[in-house]
Amino acid sequence: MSIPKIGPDLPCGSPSEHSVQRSYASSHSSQCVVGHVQPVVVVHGGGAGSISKERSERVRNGVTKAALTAYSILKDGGSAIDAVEGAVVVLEDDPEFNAGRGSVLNEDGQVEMDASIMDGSNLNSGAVSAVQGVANPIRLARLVMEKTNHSFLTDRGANQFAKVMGIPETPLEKLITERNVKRLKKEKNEKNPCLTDADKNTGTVGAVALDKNGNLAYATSTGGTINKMTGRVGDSPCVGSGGYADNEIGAVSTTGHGESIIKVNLARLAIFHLEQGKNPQEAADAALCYMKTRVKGLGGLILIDRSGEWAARWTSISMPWAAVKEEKLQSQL
Ligand SMILES: NC(=O)C[C@H](N)C(=O)O
Repeated sequence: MSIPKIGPDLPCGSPSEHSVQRSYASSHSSQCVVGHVQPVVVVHGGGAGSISKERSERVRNGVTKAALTAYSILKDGGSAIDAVEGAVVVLEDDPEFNAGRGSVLNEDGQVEMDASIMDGSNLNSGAVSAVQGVANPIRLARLVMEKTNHSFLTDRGANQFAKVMGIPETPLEKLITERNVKRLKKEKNEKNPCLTDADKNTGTVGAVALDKNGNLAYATSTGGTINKMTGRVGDSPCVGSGGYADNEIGAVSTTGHGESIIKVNLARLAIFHLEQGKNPQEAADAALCYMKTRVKGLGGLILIDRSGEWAARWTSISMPWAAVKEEKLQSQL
């Protein structure tokens, strides 16, 4: 089944659009009895422009592999936090996505990565920003959450912490892909480089999961935006913007134009709408519409509520996603 998106030109709140969304959400019911919860995972491969035919299969394979990896962790009794970390590691290792190995390059041709993770059972979170030479920033973010008294490490401190944790340094050449070298060159030659264009700043990855014990978690990881200033930090490592998870409400991971996402705290805004009684699709659309109308920002998000209802919604041209629930895999580019 294909899920309708809010096209960038559709007025937010268009009644016909919303009625389709609601009927999709209500057709997926699940129970929420602790100890008997059906595990659910949703992953995204970033708000994107149109994906070329040549890349489409690789992108679909990437998101489905990540979702299936996370689902098998959940089926084996693994936690939501293990599942979202596992999914994001798969996507960070895949050069098709703007995270880990496929990260876009900053104005100096360097890779600086941001990531965050949150455990909805206790609201603990961990984040890193502008981190270099690390293959899997999401693992480092989790270590910040579990091994320090802090929730966010940046730049030099994050790299030092990676060394202390025994994470081997990954040489820059391993993180830089030919595609991203070309993209940076193109962006630098552009007459009107437009960093606010969400469709150029694509490929961030994220996951949300609900485990058998009713725990929710999110993870988000990115190389940020092409040709960004050195030291620029986006929304992805910022809890409330790049994601949020609370067992009592839901879990969200976002993608899109970071500076817009930060302004509206997109993830927490979607969670707020869930708290107010909207279903996941309505909550996602309300948050994305607010960002679009209020600050002209485009993006997307994946969301699971505490009963396992989920939604994948976007205002960018596309947002590859995959989800598994009740053994059924769904995906869309
Ligand atoms: N593609 C993205 O989602 C980019 C990311 N949100 C950032 O602005 O850093």
